[in-house]
Amino acid sequence: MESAMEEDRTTQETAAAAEQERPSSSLALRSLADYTVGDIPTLFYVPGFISHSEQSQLLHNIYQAPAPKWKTLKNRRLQNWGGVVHEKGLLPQALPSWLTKITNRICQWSSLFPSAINHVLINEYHPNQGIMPHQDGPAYYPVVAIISLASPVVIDFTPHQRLKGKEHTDPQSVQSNKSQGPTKMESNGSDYDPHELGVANEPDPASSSLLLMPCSLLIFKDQAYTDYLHGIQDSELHNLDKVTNMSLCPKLKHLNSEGIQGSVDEQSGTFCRTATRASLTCRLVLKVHKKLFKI
Ligand SMILES: O=C(O)CCC(=O)C(=O)O
Ligand SMILES: [Fe+2]
Repeated sequence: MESAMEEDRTTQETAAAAEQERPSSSLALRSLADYTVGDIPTLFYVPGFISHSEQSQLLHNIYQAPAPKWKTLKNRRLQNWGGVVHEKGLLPQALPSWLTKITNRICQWSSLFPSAINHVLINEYHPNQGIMPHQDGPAYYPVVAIISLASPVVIDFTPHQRLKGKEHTDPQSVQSNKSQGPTKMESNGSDYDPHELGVANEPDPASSSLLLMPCSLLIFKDQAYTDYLHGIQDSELHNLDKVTNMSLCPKLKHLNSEGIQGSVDEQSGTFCRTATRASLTCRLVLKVHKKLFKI
């Protein structure tokens, strides 16, 4: 771990620090390709995609939502915006302007979405909560944009070649007409068994983790979307050993002076989460239903 922290003290760090501070409008000057991280070519990390005041506004709006807007799951709670996602498409509901302000910027800047993002899932995680390794469902266009708010967290990408051909769906947002309950994967929850998914005891050369700092944007698409599971461990301690974007997270060393809660233990190479994190998972459902039911 020490060496990872050493590596972090590079000129890249200075550039990253400037990056963190620059107004997000200057993102227009750089393209998505400048933000690839790690060995997975379709994984992008953009620090400081939104400003601190935009983060505050988002958090304000999230916590202004009426209590019934929250759906509580075993390991997190969530708000669903944009309508109900079914396996066969979206029963749409317009996104509020406080969300389209961000989703339109993601679309315009990345040029990765063929039409406007129409669905946002807001997840909230306490420090001991996470999301089990999963693949997002087939209803979505295979580009995911995630804005992180309030607390750093480590997200893990694990290859799942052997899952190909097996059924797996986004556990929290795809509802089937047959079952409104949790999917098989979700019911595993934190008891997720890698043996069952066929990824245990395999050399894992391409598995990769990213530290997601508040105000950052993560984008994953194509191969990173289809060939990897992504998940966040439901533990207060997150291991930084496999994190491939440490040099893009200079604030990690000055968390408290940056107003970010949590602490790094350089000896053990861990980040200790102490604050609640929220995230916006922004996606596009291409098939949109105009009517709820045919009579
Ligand atoms: O909170 C995150 O960063 C991940 C959320 C996620 O994977 C999802 O909503 O499908
Ligand atoms: Fe996901």
